[in-house]
Amino acid sequence: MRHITNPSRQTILQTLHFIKPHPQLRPFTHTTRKMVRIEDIRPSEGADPQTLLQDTNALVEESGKWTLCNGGKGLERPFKFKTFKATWEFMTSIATECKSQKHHPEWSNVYNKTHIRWTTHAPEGLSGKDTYMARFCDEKAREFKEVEVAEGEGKVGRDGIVEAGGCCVPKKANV
Ligand SMILES: C[C@H](O)[C@H](O)[C@H]1CNC2=NC(N)=NC(=O)C2=N1
Repeated sequence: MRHITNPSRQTILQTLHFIKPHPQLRPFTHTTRKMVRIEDIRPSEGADPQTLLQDTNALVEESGKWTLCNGGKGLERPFKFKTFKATWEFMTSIATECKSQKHHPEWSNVYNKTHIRWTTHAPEGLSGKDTYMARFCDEKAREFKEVEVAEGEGKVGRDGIVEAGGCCVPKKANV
């Protein structure tokens, strides 16, 4: 009898490479992959994990723009506006709500981009204030007419500051 061995990891990956999913099934696969599970989040003490999971999923899946960070203790996303003034005014409107909520963001700004992260410092973890403020940011961003952040744009550098992009490159060469 022929000895049957388990296929190697490489063989499995090569086989999977040739199995192309039916085009109509692709969006489905995508949605499943992004879904946040209870073990992905690190609730702050006193937060209700189920409510937190539902609200986080609404931000990560439905809005599609927020991502979990800090090992499930935070939510972050980049924002972009037409001008520096619009960006600053958006940030001011967030700061006003922060005063009422007694909750502050971890954020940076360069020209027309701001990167916002919500996490609770004490007790450390993800809390209802973070999901509330993330949703608040989405609403305000719509009000201040946010513009699309292109793929690969709006990342945070090693210095913790949102990348500048080509903000100060002259549009026309001075001749
Ligand atoms: C006393 C005051 O409410 C606390 O220091 C608040 C202020 N803002 C805060 N903001 C954030 N992100 N985390 C906190 O734990 C926190 N604590």
